[in-house]
Amino acid sequence: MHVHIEKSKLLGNKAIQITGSKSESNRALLLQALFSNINIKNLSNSDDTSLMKKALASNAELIDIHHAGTAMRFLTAYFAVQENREVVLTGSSRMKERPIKILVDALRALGADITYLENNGFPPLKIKGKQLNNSSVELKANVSSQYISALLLIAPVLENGLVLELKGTITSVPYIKMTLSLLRQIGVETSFKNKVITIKPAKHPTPKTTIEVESDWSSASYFYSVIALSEIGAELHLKSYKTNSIQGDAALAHIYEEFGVETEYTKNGIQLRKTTDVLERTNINLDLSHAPDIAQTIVVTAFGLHLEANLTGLHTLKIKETDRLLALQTELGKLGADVEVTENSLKLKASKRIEPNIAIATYNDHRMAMAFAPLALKTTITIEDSDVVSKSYPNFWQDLKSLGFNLK
Ligand SMILES: O=C(O)C1=C[C@@H](OP(=O)(O)O)[C@@H](O)[C@H](O)C1
Ligand SMILES: C=C(OP(=O)(O)O)C(=O)O
Repeated sequence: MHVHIEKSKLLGNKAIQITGSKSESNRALLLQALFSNINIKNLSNSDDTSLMKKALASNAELIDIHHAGTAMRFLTAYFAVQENREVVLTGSSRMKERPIKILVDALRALGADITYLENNGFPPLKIKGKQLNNSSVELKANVSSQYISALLLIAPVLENGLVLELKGTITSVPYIKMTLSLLRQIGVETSFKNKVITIKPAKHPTPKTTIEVESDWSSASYFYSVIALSEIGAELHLKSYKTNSIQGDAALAHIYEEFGVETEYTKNGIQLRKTTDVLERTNINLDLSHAPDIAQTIVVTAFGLHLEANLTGLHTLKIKETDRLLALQTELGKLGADVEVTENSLKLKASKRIEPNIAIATYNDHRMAMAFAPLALKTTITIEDSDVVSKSYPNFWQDLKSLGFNLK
């Protein structure tokens, strides 16, 4: 299915309820499976969270988590500690290209029994659950923080807890801190000092805890882009956001000031307001190693506003749902942009115009579809395979339509 969007205009002051954070939801589900005394509120309705929930409830020998990276990594650790259970964990063809060796090596060092069924270092995996007897391990921290979060999530049920020594530059740090914060919420003792993370064992943490999932900040980025690409005075309310977020992508509130968008925290959310026009000679210079998921949104916003952008810290983008650096270069190129990419950076030159009536390919990547859609405020555009959005945000197109986007 493709979505064709005629050049659109934002309707007056509106409100949207975005689904719960998929990162928080998938952590909360895993913790709930380990410690049954956990309630979850505002769980994400994303495919990745449904897949995680289904996998945790299943007794099957073969579990397929499709494109869900967090589910693949977190469940590898989870099944490694499920004694007397043997599972084959697999995913989509893209998942079979997303590396998992660093996590598997660390789990093996702790005592896990995991074998590769196709290519060394990649899913599918055969996991024979057992008690893990070691309690300290080191791992490379510059490839994906999901390996680290996976280990931290199972750490409280290890006999002696876990001491994790992180090597090299640590990437996507806020996601590690999110995991630690959720562990602390359920009463687990944690510390993170000088690249060493310590988790104390806790067989039965607190009597009863409710984890209230905040709405998804990465999904909010598309509406930041909508407001940035609108005229001064444009406003939008996003519900269920808080000032003390545990999601790193809450950095959007600060980042989008550069695009003339102001964020006001209200009682139950955020009010976005376009307050200033951005001068075309503005350069957007950002290191996104702590917020990789909003890179696509930011580049497209900058392009829509005819700005130059220099983004660094993008080394993880090549191993996500698609090679996001290549996908951005190709699709922005169709719209007339001049984009240079390296292994870890992207440079967008300021462009004078936006080519109309272009069909944007999405490469099985939800964020390609959602990042490009706001450009319909500037020109007519088609988004191919638009149902990819369900990976994180199934209601995206309905919500966009409710704002006045002219979807066909
Ligand atoms: O732990 C998480 O919930 C996530 C961590 C990040 O991955 P990396 O650490 O691989 O960059 C992020 O891109 C992903 O969408 C979600
Ligand atoms: C990278 C992402 O997800 P995952 O790694 O969990 O597949 C994402 O949602 O942008």
